[in-house]
Amino acid sequence: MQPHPDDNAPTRGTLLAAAPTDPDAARPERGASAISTRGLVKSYPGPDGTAVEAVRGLDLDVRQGEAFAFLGPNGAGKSTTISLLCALARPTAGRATVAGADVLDQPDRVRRQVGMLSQHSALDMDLTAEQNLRIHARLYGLSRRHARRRAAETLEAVGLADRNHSPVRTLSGGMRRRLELARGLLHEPRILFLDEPTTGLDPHARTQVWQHLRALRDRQGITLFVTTHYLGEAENCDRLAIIDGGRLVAQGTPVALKAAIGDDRVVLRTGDDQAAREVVSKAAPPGTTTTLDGEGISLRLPDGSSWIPRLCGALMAHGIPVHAASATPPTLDDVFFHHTGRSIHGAHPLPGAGPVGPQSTTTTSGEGP
Ligand SMILES: Nc1ncnc2c1ncn2[C@@H]1O[C@H](COP(=O)(O)OP(=O)(O)OP(=O)(O)O)[C@@H](O)[C@H]1O
Repeated sequence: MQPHPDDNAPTRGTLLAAAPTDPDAARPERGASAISTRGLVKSYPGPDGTAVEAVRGLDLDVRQGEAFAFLGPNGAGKSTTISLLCALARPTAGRATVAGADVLDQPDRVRRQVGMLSQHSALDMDLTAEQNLRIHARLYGLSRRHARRRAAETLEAVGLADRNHSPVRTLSGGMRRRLELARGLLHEPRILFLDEPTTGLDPHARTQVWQHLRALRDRQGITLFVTTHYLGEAENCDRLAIIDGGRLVAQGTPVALKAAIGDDRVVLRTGDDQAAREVVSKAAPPGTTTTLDGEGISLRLPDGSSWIPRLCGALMAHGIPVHAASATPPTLDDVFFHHTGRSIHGAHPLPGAGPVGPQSTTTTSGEGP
């Protein structure tokens, strides 16, 4: 890791510090500020002399010991933000403090406090798990003894102690990801940045990666700053932020962000959705918007499940068969849609991959007369 990488090419490799520990740094209190940005801006030179504003005036606050999810569509500015916060790229404007150090004035100190797990693997497939870690630790300044000790400790922390002598090519995808996590932990960072740490893994491997991440947070108070396309994972974080077009459009706990959306989403599939829409519009409270799409008729109502019998009754009274009816409390996808105008799944098609977290849906179905 070079201390001053090319500003216009954010480094996506795993970040390790030039020195294993920061003598200036006392262990921070859980709940103290881990990341704080004000008006953070990053512009890149674009085509024909224009500028690409990847990050536009970000005000972000993350507390020590939090698991913080950072969501956004492709090209929203997530990786650029991580590069700025890891002092791998210089902000065009604004300030950012990471683990108590200023990214502009104290970039080396920032780099000593953060670890990074990028989207791209840089493991040597022919070396063993332990050799990978020891070489990496030695490359970045740990003594031989310290490197051996940290390799053993971090392998233990990610549940790979029994695979220490296995060549990387013999490890599963999930194990390799955990090995990369171990590598990001070698220098005992306070804050771990993880850029899509579970993309491409099967649900079991994703769950395992998260078990180890949570253990790191719970036992060592490490702050986790995670980009993910899996809303079930974001759901399990303490707080999350949504970035779109370089701007922060929402920030809060999953519960608060969903509560801010308000009403449940009621969806009805009938034998004649066009006619049913008129009936439903009349039966619903005045001013309720109904939409008709491939899913059927949908509308937002408070306590949606209590409305289903009433709406179905009205439809059946008009001789319209009801094939299915569901009421769903606001989901993080609704939150994402509300703030970005698109579904995260549409933004990131993930064939065959579902979220790890629970989905809460009430469904009633039945045939009409
Ligand atoms: N080195 C660069 N030079 C010019 N433009 C860049 C550079 N890096 C990123 N960008 C642009 O900045 C914007 C934000 O990119 P960034 O990679 O931060 O988004 P992202 O949210 O991480 O996307 P993804 O989810 O696809 O990884 C995009 O328009 C991208 O094309």
